[in-house]
Amino acid sequence: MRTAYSVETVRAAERELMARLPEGALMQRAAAGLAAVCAGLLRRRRGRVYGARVVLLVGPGDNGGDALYAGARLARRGAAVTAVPMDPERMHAGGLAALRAAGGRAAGTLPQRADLVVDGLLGIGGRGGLRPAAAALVERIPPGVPVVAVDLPSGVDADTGEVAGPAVTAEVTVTFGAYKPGLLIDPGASRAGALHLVDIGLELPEPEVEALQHADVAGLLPEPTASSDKYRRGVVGIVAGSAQYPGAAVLAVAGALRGGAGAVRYVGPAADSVLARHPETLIGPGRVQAWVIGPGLGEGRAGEVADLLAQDTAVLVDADGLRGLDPAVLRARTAPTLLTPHAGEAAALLGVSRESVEAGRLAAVRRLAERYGAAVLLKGSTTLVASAGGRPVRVNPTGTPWLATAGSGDVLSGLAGSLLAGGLSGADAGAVGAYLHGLAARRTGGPLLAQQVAEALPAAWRDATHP
Ligand SMILES: NC(=O)C1=CN([C@@H]2O[C@H](COP(=O)(O)OP(=O)(O)OC[C@H]3O[C@@H](n4cnc5c(N)ncnc54)[C@H](OP(=O)(O)O)[C@@H]3O)[C@@H](O)[C@H]2O)[C@@H](O)CC1
Ligand SMILES: Nc1ncnc2c1ncn2[C@@H]1O[C@H](COP(=O)(O)OP(=O)(O)O)[C@@H](O)[C@H]1O
Ligand SMILES: [K+]
Repeated sequence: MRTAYSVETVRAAERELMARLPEGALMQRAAAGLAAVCAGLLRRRRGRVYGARVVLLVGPGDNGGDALYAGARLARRGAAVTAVPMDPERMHAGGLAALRAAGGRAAGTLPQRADLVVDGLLGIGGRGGLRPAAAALVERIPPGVPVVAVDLPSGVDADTGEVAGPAVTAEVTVTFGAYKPGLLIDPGASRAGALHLVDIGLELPEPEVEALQHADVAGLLPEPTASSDKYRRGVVGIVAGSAQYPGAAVLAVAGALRGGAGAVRYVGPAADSVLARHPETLIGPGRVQAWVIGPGLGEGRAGEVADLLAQDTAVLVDADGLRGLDPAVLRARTAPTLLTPHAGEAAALLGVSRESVEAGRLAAVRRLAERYGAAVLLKGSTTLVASAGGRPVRVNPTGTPWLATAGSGDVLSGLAGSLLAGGLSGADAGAVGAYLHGLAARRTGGPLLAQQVAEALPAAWRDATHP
């Protein structure tokens, strides 16, 4: 599990550790880790550190201090290091002295020729959009030169991943003590590049955000045993499709058939289309361990949604099924409930604009889970899964923007419903479903069809369980 912590939590852990260590020890640990990553990058790019031109963008706080001390280490190895301050009156004094002592220099303008830029403008002390002096430096970073961000790319909000205005786009982010949520959640995540965590010895409580990895997924996936039969593996029921959208039913069933349930039951007007593509499907009402309702349902079917929510069975509600949901009904349920909106559907459920959901995805998914008393999977670039009750929000590390194609969400709802039927909790079914769905899409690559994502699910399952 990759875990991430809020600025407040990191600061508290930092204070606690600093009280037990000599002054400046943490910054030296951070700078040593940062310099090692920079040196590795320079060696890969140009064979050696000696003679490399390194530019440090230096902010007024300790983030700039880290950059200066790391710059001093690189200068001692023969790099030509130039520090460019955001504010020449406010630079970490000890760091600047160390850089000068090692042969580095400070300059008023950003050199246009460089082998590496180190972004030490702002770390966890950054607030709001970059002020003009910082924004001007970021905009002058020469194109094509790799950037290593110190702790996080300047301009990215550490707690949320929000980006207001200009921000650094890094090739690598070297972060200290703990990942920050903004490094895992878009738009911040796509600014951060490859992540490198430097352990500085912080002791941390429960995380704010967590990302599953292969081993976590393998531990959650239901695998059949010698005593399994199709009913014990779970039956998932799919209520999807309409005369207008029969394809949604076919795709939801395609996902469900590859999600580990022992059988898939379809209820709705697209039975002929479903059977033509998936002869394995059971047709018509019957007993299930979990229902999926919503994909391609069209208008006027709220009664079917209400009927399923009234049953004491796990339910996943997606797409058209999400319209007009009553929080009180959902909160009263005791069986698992999983809602899988995209940003537009989430906005309607919260009564806010789509833009505000997209700009603040972490807050939106938390609010939805609290308001509806259910697990919520918010789709889009970095899918998030929250459960009611304040557990860490799961951020999905797999996926590709190629998934933004019609019908891929239908495959996901069938898949996650199948996992629910296999006995996973709402949040686990959502997180594991999104993980496999994203892996399958990456395996498929290129301009992909939703049905290809479904077809790649067994291979994604094998990748996660037998890496
Ligand atoms: N945590 C740890 O364990 C360790 C942390 N370490 C390092 O310390 C870093 C945190 O340092 P920090 O607290 O000094 O804050 P930092 O990020 O340098 O920025 C604050 C300065 O920026 C300014 N400023 C703010 N917003 C701005 C904006 N939008 N646009 C422009 N300017 C803005 C703000 O100005 P002010 O508001 O005061 O005028 C203030 O001067 C952390 O990220 C890590 O790198 C490691 O060394 C050791 C272990
Ligand atoms: N920019 C993006 N990057 C990564 N994944 C995305 C992006 N946009 C959409 N997706 C994923 O694609 C799928 C689209 O689902 P959805 O919006 O319900 O589409 P549909 O209703 O056509 O099936 C979701 O899994 C979502 O997370
Ligand atoms: K930075």
